[in-house]
Amino acid sequence: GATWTYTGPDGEQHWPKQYPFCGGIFQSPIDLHTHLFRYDPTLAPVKVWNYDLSIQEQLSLGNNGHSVQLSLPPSMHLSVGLAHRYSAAQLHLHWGSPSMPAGSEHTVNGKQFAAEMHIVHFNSDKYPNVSTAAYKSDGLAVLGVLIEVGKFNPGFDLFLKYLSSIRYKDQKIQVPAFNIRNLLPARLDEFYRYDGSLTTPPCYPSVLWTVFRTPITISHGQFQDLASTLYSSSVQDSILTTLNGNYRRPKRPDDRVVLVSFQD
Ligand SMILES: NS(=O)(=O)c1cc(-c2ccccc2)cc(-c2ccccc2)c1
Ligand SMILES: [Zn+2]
Repeated sequence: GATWTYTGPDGEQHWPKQYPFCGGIFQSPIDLHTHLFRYDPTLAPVKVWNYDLSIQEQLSLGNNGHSVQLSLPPSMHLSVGLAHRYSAAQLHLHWGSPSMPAGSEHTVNGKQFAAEMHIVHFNSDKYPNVSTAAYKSDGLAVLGVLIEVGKFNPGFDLFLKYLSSIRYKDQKIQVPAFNIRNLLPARLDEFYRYDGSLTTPPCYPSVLWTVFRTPITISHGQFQDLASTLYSSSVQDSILTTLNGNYRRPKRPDDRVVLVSFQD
């Protein structure tokens, strides 16, 4: 497909020319700020099923030139307290740069976090796979986990330690599966919920976003590994470009409300 980047001539302000939805409505991310919030007592805690993958399973870990992506089996699924089952497809990350450890996509009252993890699920009651679901208004449910620099995170290390094997675009390896629940914050009952889009081209407005209130932490060293190991260039490229700063800036909320599951 066409090339798109986060800065320069193919940067996000140019995305709508090749990907019209990127200039459309219900775009993500947004700044999750207090006066958009509406407390919704009916928001049920997010329940994750079969996240405790067996070490016998193997997952594909790849560098797609825009992020590091871990494939996930559809046996993992969500019930977001809604009518449909959402099965897992992949998880990936967005992060800042070694000198600027601020690279989350969603911000909270203007605060940007060091990084953000997205676990992409698709409505498997209605659609056969994630690609078909991606452009349907009820197609996707993405879990967003905000990431701060702090205590070392053993869960994250289970895939961060392989980054040096996928330095270049389109490289991928098989890694032993692990308990994906360990990548989530302790509390799954406190979250922001709103209707939005893919944060990368083609920006389909097809995502039910659930961003957990509590950030998780990774250590400074883990952040530096994430922000300095990968290239967006392929192995044959003569110029090596480090892959970082891969986050879209917050978009206008338009007249959207952010439902929150907590009152404080
Ligand atoms: N940021 S996101 O969660 O909205 C998202 C990012 C990317 C993405 C794409 C390229 C490079 C890196 C990240 C792909 C998807 C996706 C969702 C459903 C089906 C297919 C793709 C979703
Ligand atoms: Zn993402």
